[in-house]
Amino acid sequence: MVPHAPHLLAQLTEQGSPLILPSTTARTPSPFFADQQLQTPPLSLQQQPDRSNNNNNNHTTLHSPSLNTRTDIPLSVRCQVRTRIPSEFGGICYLHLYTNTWDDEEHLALVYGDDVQSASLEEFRPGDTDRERMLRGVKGVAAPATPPPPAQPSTKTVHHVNGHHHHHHSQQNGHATDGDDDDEDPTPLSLSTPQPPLVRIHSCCFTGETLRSLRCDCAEQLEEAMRIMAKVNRGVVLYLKQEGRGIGLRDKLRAYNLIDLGHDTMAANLLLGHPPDARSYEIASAMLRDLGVDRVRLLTNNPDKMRHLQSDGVQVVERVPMIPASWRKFATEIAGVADGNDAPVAAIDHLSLSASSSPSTSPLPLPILSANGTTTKPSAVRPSSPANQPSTPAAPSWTSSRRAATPPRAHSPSPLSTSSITAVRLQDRDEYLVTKVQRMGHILDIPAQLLEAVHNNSLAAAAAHSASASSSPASTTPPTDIVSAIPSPSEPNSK
Ligand SMILES: Nc1nc2c(ncn2[C@@H]2O[C@H](COP(=O)(O)OP(=O)(O)OP(=O)(O)O)[C@@H](O)[C@H]2O)c(=O)[nH]1
Repeated sequence: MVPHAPHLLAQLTEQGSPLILPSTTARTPSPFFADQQLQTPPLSLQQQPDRSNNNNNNHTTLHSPSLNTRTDIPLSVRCQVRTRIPSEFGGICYLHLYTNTWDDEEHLALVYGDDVQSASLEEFRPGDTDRERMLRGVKGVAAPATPPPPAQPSTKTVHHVNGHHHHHHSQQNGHATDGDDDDEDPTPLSLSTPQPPLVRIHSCCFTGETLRSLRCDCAEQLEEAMRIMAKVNRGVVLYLKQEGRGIGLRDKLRAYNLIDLGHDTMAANLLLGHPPDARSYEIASAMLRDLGVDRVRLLTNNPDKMRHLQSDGVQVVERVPMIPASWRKFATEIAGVADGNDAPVAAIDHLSLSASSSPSTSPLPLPILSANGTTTKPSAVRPSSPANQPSTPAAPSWTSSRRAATPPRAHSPSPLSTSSITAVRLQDRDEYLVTKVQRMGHILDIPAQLLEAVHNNSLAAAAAHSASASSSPASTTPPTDIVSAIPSPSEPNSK
């Protein structure tokens, strides 16, 4: 049962949508540190943050098979290995693999640049040898075979503030903060560095990253983050094993089947008995602290992530937006097509202006929006020639199982003009992104063309539903107002 939305679920089930219980997966407790004893305790978050003011986040991790969190014990993270990964996205990153006391997942950090390093990786462990430290990926393993004496100067300290272990470097902005003038061993987190590093918190997505699914934009976001950080050779991508916004792969796939019946991603999660977003970020915050990063420039459109980090004591000094590649390209692609220039394939596919070259990425045909507001079946379009854009009204048969989107919410107007394009097809990924913006408070402008397509899609689906409802009262088609039964999340607090 979703703790924060029982009334919504009641509404949904009253309207004929069965509440589907989440699949449960028995997990064995984390074998955290079973193989070794700590010489010093790892960095910890010893208190659960109070998020009582966060309407969007009163989730429980109990629903999540991928987060077998054990909140009765303090959260500790430990970097077990670090290695160099040259990537085709550019540059070299250092992949850090973490274990923790809360779940049995191996969460990852991709670190660009030399100014960030893991305290728990570097610290000496019982029985540490040069070989062990080399295998672990400790930098410059000219380390003594025995742990250094306690008096040896350290560039980093861990101390406990308000129930949290905080990890600090000895200097900030070139000035020593602890009165220790010993600069013989300058900390790698160069405190002459003007800005906190870019950080991306990414949740894994098997379908997007491995299968290159077009239902979401996860892969492109990961790649984009890696490209940006490689370019400036600085930054951290945290790669968290919380598939499907924390509900696990199995239920994410079940959610997809609900989406194909006409629900949006948020309603699908609720119908499966999950919160809209079941993720948590305490482990991410602890990993950042272990890396010595307590101020970040966060690459995200998701205000939830900012709130979570802040409440865990990681200061988000700036939000850097992630514009979906397919949306970012709108202007140039439209211009390219209009001018008859070579437009990127993806552009042509996205805009359905090319000849029938683009296979449908949806199990069902999606509506094509014409400039005059009419819709038609995609197969009827002669995309290579905008002059041939069809104007026949939509037949209801293909819309009957598409969802009825909520009316578009006003967003800052796109600089693009709809006059430059005559038709836009709403694809699976667009619907996913629009849902994130309209239903889940993500901070992103929807291109005007897509907004119009969403609106028309909504109208067409509503018409189709009422037609099918009058002809077949026992229809299993989800009610068109099911999405509107779920209130919109609070307005994004744009920065
Ligand atoms: N439940 C559910 N999860 C999905 C669906 N599509 C993608 N996901 C998951 O959503 C997550 C996307 O997370 P992120 O990459 O952190 O992006 P985000 O939370 O949208 O926020 P940004 O930081 O703005 O990108 C991944 O774990 C995907 O597996 C879906 O339809 N349903």
